Amino acid sequence: MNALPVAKTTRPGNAQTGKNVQRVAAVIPAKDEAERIAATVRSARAIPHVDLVLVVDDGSEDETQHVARAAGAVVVRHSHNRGKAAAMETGAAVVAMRDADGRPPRLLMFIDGDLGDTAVNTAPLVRPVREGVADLAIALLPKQAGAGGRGIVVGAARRAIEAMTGWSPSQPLSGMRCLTREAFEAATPLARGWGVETGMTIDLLRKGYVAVEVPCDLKHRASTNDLKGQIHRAAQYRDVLLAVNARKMRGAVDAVRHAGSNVRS
Ligand SMILES: O=c1ccn([C@@H]2O[C@H](COP(=O)(O)OP(=O)(O)O[C@H]3O[C@H](CO)[C@@H](O)[C@H](O)[C@H]3O)[C@@H](O)[C@H]2O)c(=O)[nH]1
Ligand SMILES: O=C(O)[C@H](O)COP(=O)(O)O
Repeated sequence: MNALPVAKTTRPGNAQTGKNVQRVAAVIPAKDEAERIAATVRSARAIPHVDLVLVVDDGSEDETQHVARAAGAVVVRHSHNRGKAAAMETGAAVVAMRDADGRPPRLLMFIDGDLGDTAVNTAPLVRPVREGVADLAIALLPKQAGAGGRGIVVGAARRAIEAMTGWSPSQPLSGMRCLTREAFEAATPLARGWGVETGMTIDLLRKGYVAVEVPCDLKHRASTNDLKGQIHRAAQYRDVLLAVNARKMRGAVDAVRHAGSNVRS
């Protein structure tokens, strides 16, 4: 990649050697992923620069935590299900505890638990962030076999992001994302549940952080068109709207405050 650095995050220094080497933590939120988590963990361990693979078991009722640990992940667990965004926040907090003083904080690479052997193909997300071309790199997935979506949730998220930031992402819900610690902190508190990606993209772009979409050859368990799939999409739609509305409201409150301070000054 020859693009010039444009990211907002302060870089740890040009010479990425010795203590300045920018390491990466793979954070995997996982709810009932016992079937796929071992392959996902093993594959994530092979991503260049990743030296920590952390699985956040979000209150699974299956063997996810044990399988993940046996595959070589560090595992923490929510005793009850709190949703994907909460699992991401827990994961980032645990990584921060393991970041070493005097070294740049690790980049955070969020990976879904159902990617299996394809998790390693998130590797292209690291480079633009490591090289300061972007603060946030989002995976663009190829068309998934058996996917039953009609683009309703995706379209709503895309239009909201575009209206609020001017950027129209191809895959606004994509959860495979690599970002700097500074950008992650700027995006907290995260929007709840399935609104997390939409909220994060809006918040970061509005604060001047730079996002890119990068094609990655990933395969996940796409949601189907049966009742279970429809219920899942309804929950996604609800969470995306909640995230967007909260941000619209915040924007309106900020505008009123700003107008008030202009009147006073
Ligand atoms: O309560 C939950 C539910 C899910 N997960 C995990 O979150 C990830 C994504 O969940 P999945 O069921 O695979 O959702 P998808 O419908 O495939 O989600 C798509 O859309 C979501 C936003 O709606 C994004 O978060 C995902 O990255 C994107 O793949 C998986 O690792 C899950 O195990 C949790 O940690 N807690
Ligand atoms: O299957 C999907 O891509 C998501 O669940 C979103 O659903 P949608 O295609 O109806 O937007």
